[in-house]
Amino acid sequence: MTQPARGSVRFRNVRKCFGTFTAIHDLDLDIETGTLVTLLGPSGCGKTTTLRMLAGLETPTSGSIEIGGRDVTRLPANERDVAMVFQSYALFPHMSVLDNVAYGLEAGGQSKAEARENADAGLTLVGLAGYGGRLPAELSGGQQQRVAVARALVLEPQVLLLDEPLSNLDARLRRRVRTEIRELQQRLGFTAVYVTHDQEEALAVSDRIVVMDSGRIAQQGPPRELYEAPVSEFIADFMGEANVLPCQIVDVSEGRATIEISGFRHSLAARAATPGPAKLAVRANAITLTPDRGTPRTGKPGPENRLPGRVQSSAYLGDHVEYEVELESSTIFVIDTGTADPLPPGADVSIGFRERGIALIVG
Ligand SMILES: Nc1ncnc2c1ncn2[C@@H]1O[C@H](COP(=O)(O)OP(=O)(O)OP(=O)(O)O)[C@@H](O)[C@H]1O
Repeated sequence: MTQPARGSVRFRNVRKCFGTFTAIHDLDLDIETGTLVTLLGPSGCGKTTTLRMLAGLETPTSGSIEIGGRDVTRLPANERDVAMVFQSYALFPHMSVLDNVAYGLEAGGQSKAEARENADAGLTLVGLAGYGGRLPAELSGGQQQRVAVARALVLEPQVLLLDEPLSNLDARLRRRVRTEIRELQQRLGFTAVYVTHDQEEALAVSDRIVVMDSGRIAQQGPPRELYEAPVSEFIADFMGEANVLPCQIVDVSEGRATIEISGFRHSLAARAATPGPAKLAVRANAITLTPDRGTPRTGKPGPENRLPGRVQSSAYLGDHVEYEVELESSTIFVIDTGTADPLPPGADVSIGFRERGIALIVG
């Protein structure tokens, strides 16, 4: 049998109770070496508890955790060979940036000179060469978080743990720092476990996303799979605002399904569908709206694949328009990026679906 690689992570049957409350239910999770895996989910779903158990800051009630093939379940945090980046940066304010990064190295037994040399290399790695002499307060939020990343990386941990590392940064900086973290992770090839409640951030940085719901894994897979093939309404909604419409699967052949909603038919790629009632998850940006300028609805059949609707509200947001559109059986949310003139409330429209961004929920 081959030895598990350095940096691999394995949760087996891990349960965590706080008193009588079970925060994590029998978690099984494998993380491959060199990948960035995101734990994603709404507040209270158990992401931080999972990360803290991996870090050694919480002890599982039962089950086991392995890092690089070694059982670490009962090991204290400082013997686990992991390093953590917190949302608060947690830098020592009275110490220089260089000393902050060197601190863990010295504590780990390196001489002052050696620790400073390695810390200097760490700062260069995160693009902060020359900033070592400053105090943390003399850096921007984004730079401080890069110092925190450097401080963790110089320890050369088997696994880097990141707990909502961007939540103290403003939106623009968040985008930049997340790209930097991902580039660094891919360039150096370390394993990273990243906690966030922001699905866009998860989609942007991850090799795999693990979506959690009430202490359980709701779905895991590559970003695109979760976005394009959600197994439940919860995932469809969580991975990007989706409209969930009841539909009828009327035909299945060669990996495609034909569905019917209020008499309108549409064909889409579908893996494990069988005829019968189902739900269709439709991304807000996968819907096309066409103004229906007084064309009589009766007598002639409407254009293929289109559903009649009426605009309930519209909001112009610069690069796109958001609509609420009333259909026969429900109200849907639509994002239209191509409209020059927003359609006013009350306008009759017909609705179509794009090929991408719609998925059958068969789970
Ligand atoms: N020390 C504790 N004592 C009691 N309950 C706890 C403790 N820590 C966490 N919990 C509970 O366990 C559940 C999971 O918490 P956890 O912090 O892991 O969620 P989370 O997904 O990280 O949420 P958030 O995004 O809000 O940080 C929550 O219901 C929380 O209230």
